[in-house]
Amino acid sequence: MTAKLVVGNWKMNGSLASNRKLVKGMLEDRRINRPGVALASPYVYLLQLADLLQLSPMDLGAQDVSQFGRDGAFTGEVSASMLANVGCRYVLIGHSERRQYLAEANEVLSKKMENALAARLAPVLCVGETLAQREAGEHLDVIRHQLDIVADFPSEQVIVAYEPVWAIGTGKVASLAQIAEMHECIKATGLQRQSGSASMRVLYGGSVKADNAEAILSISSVDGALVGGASLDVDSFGMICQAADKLV
Ligand SMILES: O=C[C@H](O)COP(=O)(O)O
Repeated sequence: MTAKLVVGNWKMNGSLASNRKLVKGMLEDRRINRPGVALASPYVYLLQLADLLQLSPMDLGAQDVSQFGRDGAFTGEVSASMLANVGCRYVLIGHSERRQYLAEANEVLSKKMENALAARLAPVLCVGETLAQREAGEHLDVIRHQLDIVADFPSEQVIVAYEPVWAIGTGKVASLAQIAEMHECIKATGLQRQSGSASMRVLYGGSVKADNAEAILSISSVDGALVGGASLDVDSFGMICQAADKLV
């Protein structure tokens, strides 16, 4: 069985001092300091983390990437090649918070996916429905629409993170049945639309914690976890990483 990937998304959190303390704790924790674990920090801390992780098998990730595919007059943007240059392996694309606050949609996200793959980064396309869409029974159609852009890319190169918006930061984790249904929908949609011999890897995100990680990661269609709040605490993140490692 392929190892379950665990990505810690720090979101807009951190400082040089607190990052040093947090990453030092992670490096000293054998549950975390191993292959198959990645940290996605704000852009400004990527070089610091690259330095702190230089002797570690942990990977570096970014939380976004520019839609523009070449360097130049794009003030404030960060290109995929720049992320690769500082040592990123993964890049989150289309996180629901960016869809909500910055109106990111498929056209721009497809460009970001293309740029990430061109720079040999592994894109993690975030998809998920709102509570209103779920209550209206629209959740499967919403996800299928968000997955329209994966048709352009081979399944082996794309990772998807299913993150029900109503479970992010709320403590209201999706039920195991809901997670299984959505992951199977995502994998089936990918197989219908993509080239490639295998289905996409699909991570779950949305209030993954130490006390629910093993049950969630035990679902066969869950290939890992995208962890927000709990990735800012060494022991919580360590428990999640340990749960993922046990299931290999
Ligand atoms: O990227 C992470 C997801 O937004 C989940 O965040 P959370 O674990 O704080 O609910």
